[in-house]
Amino acid sequence: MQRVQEKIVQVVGLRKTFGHRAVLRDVNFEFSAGKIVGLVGPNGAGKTTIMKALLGLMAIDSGNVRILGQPVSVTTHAVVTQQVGALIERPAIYPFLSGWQHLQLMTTSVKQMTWVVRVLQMENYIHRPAKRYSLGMKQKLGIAMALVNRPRLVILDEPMNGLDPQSVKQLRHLIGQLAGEGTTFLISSHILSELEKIIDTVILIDQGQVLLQRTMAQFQQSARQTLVVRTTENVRALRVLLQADYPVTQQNGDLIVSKSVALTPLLHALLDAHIQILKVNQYQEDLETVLLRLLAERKA
Ligand SMILES: Nc1ncnc2c1ncn2[C@@H]1O[C@H](COP(=O)(O)OP(=O)(O)OP(=O)(O)O)[C@@H](O)[C@H]1O
Repeated sequence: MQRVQEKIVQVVGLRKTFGHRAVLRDVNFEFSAGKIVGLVGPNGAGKTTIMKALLGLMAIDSGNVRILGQPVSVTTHAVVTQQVGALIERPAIYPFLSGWQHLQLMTTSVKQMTWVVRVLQMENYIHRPAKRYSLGMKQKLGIAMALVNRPRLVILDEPMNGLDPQSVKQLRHLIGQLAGEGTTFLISSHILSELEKIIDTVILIDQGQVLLQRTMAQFQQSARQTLVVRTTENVRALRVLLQADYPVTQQNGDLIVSKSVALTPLLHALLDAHIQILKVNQYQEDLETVLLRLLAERKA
């Protein structure tokens, strides 16, 4: 018998208003354990509000949230304290405590503290008072506090904020490694080029609603291909390709074919017309381009 994949997060009919402003409007999504899920969307879309509701940090108007099948609300959050690690907005940091003392607030396991300090390469400053930390060091401490207990679910709101490129890379490796060992991640970020390197599922939020939830594999299938061709005779090449019904335009000395087409017949059409080809590049839309296109299509 096939094992049913465990749903680690289930959100049904989530609504939240601040005053008269509906900030979450019937939000529904769920995902299974072991996934790395990206929560993306424009500023003010409702991502942080969703994360706070998931953690039982904020009262909601209606709907329900379950983590590992257990309900979560502002009054019921045992599963959150036992199974979830989170960094929402900025880490709460006491200026006169060291990084190490912050970790001691989270766990009594020296082994786990040593592990997290090592994997996030915080050895040089972990015993200094946190008031002397830079923005990036504080951010790493916040991430360390979210991870130190090795929770089943980790919720990170803009974790790359303030991190240098090397730290971003380290964090990416660490997330991948922990996910391989079964940890589930829900990560919001505006740095889509980074996010797309690690996530396997994307949830797009716009105006307090889930616009779409897709796996990255589904995304890649729907991403448009663009072909860029340069020849010695672009004007004639353009005519040849248009005559052969290719959707082609000319831009900055290149011919742009903005649809997935088979490469070989297109090149044959040019070679048969004795046109010399200087370069051919194939591009696939990245996550950012696809999401911006989807958001623009929605507004149109
Ligand atoms: N405590 C609050 N009181 C009133 N309005 C709020 C409160 N918290 C959030 N909002 C509003 O709710 C909306 C969603 O905010 P939220 O922080 O969830 O967005 P977000 O998607 O995380 O945005 P960003 O990408 O800018 O972080 C925004 O319009 C925000 O102004």
